[in-house]
Order: sequence, then structure tokens, then C-alpha cells
Amino acid sequence: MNTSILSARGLTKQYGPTVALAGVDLDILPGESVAIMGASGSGKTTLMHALAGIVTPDTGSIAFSTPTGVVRVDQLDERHRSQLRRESFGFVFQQGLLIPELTAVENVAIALMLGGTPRIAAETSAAAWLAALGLAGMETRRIGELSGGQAQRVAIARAQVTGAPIVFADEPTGALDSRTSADVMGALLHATTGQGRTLVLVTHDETVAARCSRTIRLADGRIVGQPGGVGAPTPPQQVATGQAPVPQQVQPPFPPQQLPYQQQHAGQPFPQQPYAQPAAQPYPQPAAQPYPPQAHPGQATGVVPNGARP
Ligand SMILES: Nc1ncnc2c1ncn2[C@@H]1O[C@H](COP(=O)(O)OP(=O)(O)OP(=O)(O)O)[C@@H](O)[C@H]1O
Repeated sequence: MNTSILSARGLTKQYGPTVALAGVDLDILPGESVAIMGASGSGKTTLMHALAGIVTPDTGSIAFSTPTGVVRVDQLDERHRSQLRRESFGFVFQQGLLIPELTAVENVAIALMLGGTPRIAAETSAAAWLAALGLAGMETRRIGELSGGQAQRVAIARAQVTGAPIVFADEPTGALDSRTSADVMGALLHATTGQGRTLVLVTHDETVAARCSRTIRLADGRIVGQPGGVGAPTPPQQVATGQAPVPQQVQPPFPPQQLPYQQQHAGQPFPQQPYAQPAAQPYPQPAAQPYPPQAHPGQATGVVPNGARP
């Protein structure tokens, strides 16, 4: 039985004469943290963007398992891909891509407000996430009034506030010094796999990759085999974050304490937002086309559990 939350088969993508992906098979289990590494131009970002429904592969399939069924990401039209990204995926980029005119709490809350959550409830939830990521008291600062590491924590809060089961991060620590990078990576793991969620990140940094539960390496658009490589994903493991273990739960992310920010909004309940697919507007389900459509020999070659590294 395929228990993957994301399963890609035979992904190819070409930009003119440039082959970005040359046939990628990959299974990602719920609760895993997977680092994608490889030389510049090897296809890391293209792979992550394909998995996240940002770019459409030329060929191949991407199946996203949800509590209500399997979504074929590669077959969605742009509107449904946009809906999927907004509701089911969180994103953290190297520069955070935060809105400088907005405060920290507004930058986080906007992710919920785009989904229809009222402003006060969205900001209350956003403030709880900021506090959980060590930013209590900084809610009303604009992004330019935060350090690079603090801004990345805001980006992590924004990626998580909707309860997205998968977070995609592209060089989330790339612009940070090594100490801040370690702090932000700890916060990212705490907020994702520490809550039973799944993290897929692109990095050039071996120390960042080593903190993930496994690493895949790309070369010329393919996952490359490694000595000792295995053909299947390793079971998810609790990643050390330097903090007390967090019980596996979906939402709320951390106990909703009454923080100073929230006290200003007393009476507003902390929104309970367990992850669930919207029942009213389901994605097209490939009912007649069971996944995977065909057998794929040599699945996920080149997958190396970090614990098994030489
Ligand atoms: N939109 C695009 N148009 C044309 N070529 C592209 C486009 N996106 C990616 N490519 C090319 O596809 C190949 C893979 O790019 P990709 O960004 O996935 O690599 P990467 O491993 O993430 O590189 P880096 O580490 O430098 O970010 C590269 O040769 C790149 O130039």
C-alpha cells in the first residue's frame, strides 16, 4: 500500500533545449523532512515547484494524498492548483517574500484571510504562531524592523498558520549566517515535522540537509544513486530541535496562550483549524484512474536516509 503523502512518477520538464527534470520518481511520507540537494542547475527548484503545483511537468504524475482522496496535482487546472497551494501547502523562500508595508502579524494573518477567516480571528491565530516561533512582542513591527532570522520566522509562521500539511522551503536559510540559520532551521522543523507535518526543502547547505530525516540528490534532472542508497523512504523520525518533544497534533500548533496581543482581542476564540479538504469544492478526483497508473521500477533511487550516510 502506498502511504506517501506525495508521490511523483516519471516527472520530466524541459525549458526549450534545457532538460530540467529527466524522469524523477519520488515518494514522501507524512511527517518526513526531505532535503533536496544537488549542483546549481540540477533541477532542485523545478522539482520542488512541480511537487507544489507551481510548474506543470511535461510528463509524469504527482499524487497528493488527502484525508478525502488522492489529488493528481499534475492534472489540475490553474485555478485548482492555486486553490491547492493556498489551502494545503505552505511556502518559505530564501527572502521570505513578505510584504514590507504590513506588520509581522498582518503578514501571517493574510494567509488565513485569503481563505476567508475574519481579520480578528486571523490575527489572533497569527499572533499565537509568532509567539510559538519566539516573536512575541514583535507582532506590530514591519518587516524592515526585523532581523533576517526574525523575518524568516514570520515566513515560517505564515507557511504554517493555515494548518497546511506540507511546507515547501526553497533555501530557507540561504540568506542567514550559520548561527541564525541553525535557529531558523530548528524553528522550521519544530513548526513542521514537530507537529506531524511534512517538510520538503531545497538547500545547498549540508548542515541544513543533515537535520532532515533524509536527503535526495539531483544531477542533470535525475535523482542520483548513492552507495548504500535505498529504494523506499525511511519512516519519519522526530528531529531534534533543541526543544522539548512536541506531541503530534494538527491544530492548534501550540497551546493557545493568552498573549498580550491576544488579550487586546479578548473574547475571540482561538480558531480551531484541523486540516481538512474543502468539502464544498473538491478537487477533481481521478476516480477512474487509480494511482499509480503503472508500475515504476527502481522507485526513488538515490534516496539516502541521513542516518545511513557514510
Ligand atoms: N523558467 C525557466 N526558463 C528556462 N529555463 C529554466 C527555467 N527554470 C529553470 N530553468 C533551467 O532549468 C535547469 C534547472 O533549473 P533549477 O532552477 O531547477 O535548478 P536548481 O538546481 O534549483 O539550481 P540553483 O541551485 O542554481 O537554484 C537550469 O538549467 C535552469 O536554467
